[in-house]
Amino acid sequence: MTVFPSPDSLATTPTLAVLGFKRQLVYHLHFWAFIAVAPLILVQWRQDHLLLSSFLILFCVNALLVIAFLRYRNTYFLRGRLFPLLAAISAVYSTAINGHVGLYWSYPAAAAVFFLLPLREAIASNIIFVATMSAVSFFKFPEPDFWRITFSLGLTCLFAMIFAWLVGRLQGELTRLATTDPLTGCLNRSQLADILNSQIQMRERYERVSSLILLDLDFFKAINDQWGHLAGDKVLKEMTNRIRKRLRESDQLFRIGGEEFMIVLPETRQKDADTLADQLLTSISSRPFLNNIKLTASASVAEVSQGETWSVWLNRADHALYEAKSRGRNQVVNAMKPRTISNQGPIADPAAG
Ligand SMILES: Nc1nc2c(ncn2[C@@H]2O[C@H](COP(=O)(O)OP(=O)(O)OP(=O)(O)O)[C@@H](O)[C@H]2O)c(=O)[nH]1
Repeated sequence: MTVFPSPDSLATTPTLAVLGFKRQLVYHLHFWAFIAVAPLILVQWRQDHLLLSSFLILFCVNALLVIAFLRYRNTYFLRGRLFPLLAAISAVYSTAINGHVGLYWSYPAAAAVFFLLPLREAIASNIIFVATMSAVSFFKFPEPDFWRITFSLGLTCLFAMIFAWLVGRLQGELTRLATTDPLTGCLNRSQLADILNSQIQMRERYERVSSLILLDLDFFKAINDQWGHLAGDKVLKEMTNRIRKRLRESDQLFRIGGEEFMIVLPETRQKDADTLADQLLTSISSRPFLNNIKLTASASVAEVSQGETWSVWLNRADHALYEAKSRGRNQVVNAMKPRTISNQGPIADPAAG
């Protein structure tokens, strides 16, 4: 089920911004389709086209339900499946009984489908729609009209498909740019809360335990000072590649600060995350970067605990990383359990501001 963000608040992440855009699109298409189609119910009723009138009533009821669900529940009623179905049935049937008067409605219906359904589904349903409209036109209109209708409707679908496809690609590209760090290609902080929260939900609902690793290069400032910022950038890129080689597909790598990285490890216990963190530090310290820059890193490991928020989880890892630095760097420190850490004094919740 698609859950859209509330329209009253500004999007706080790129993903929410895209969902907000889709919400507006779905909302406006159903609203204006309702305004356009509702009067036709009466028109067709008066002409004794009761079946067509009934289809149009169903179409309008569906439009109202979609609007109401979006407004009051922030969900997409039946994922918009009824719109193309009812629009296609109404347009085909109306063309069959009313001729050109019905045909004109098939153009906006075909175009709208590309903005309401996923692209593949929209293509499949429009191929069926154009084929059915062609068949009806073949029997209903003279042959030259049949060809004109088939080509013009096909062309409308093609243009709408290209436009919807390009908008979808643009959305994907903008989301990628907004969620990743341009230097290393790692995820940036924009998704951090969402991804940690999803791991917490897995822990709460299914007892699936995740861990996170914080990893920070040691004395990176000295690298910049000695070799220059450009060399520092190359080191960061090479380090990202070394980390990636050790990760699983499901692990997620974030760059959360200049030379600080976070790795989220789904379904991984503290002990296994600790082993991985050790291996990562070895892969950093064992071989020089750019052939002659020697580096070490410090790391911390924290398994998610029952009932903690993402910020407390991250804060525990942060404390442990600080500990690794103060113990002399180039080592892994395991985060303490929440109760142990709270005995040492209150921890500020970064999410609380
Ligand atoms: N080249 C490069 N340097 C960066 C980037 N982002 C942050 N830095 C540098 O990273 C350095 C971080 O310095 P510090 O925070 O003092 O940390 P450190 O020198 O690694 O020391 P410890 O973390 O305490 O071991 C600073 O010199 C930043 O300018 C970046 O994108 N590229």
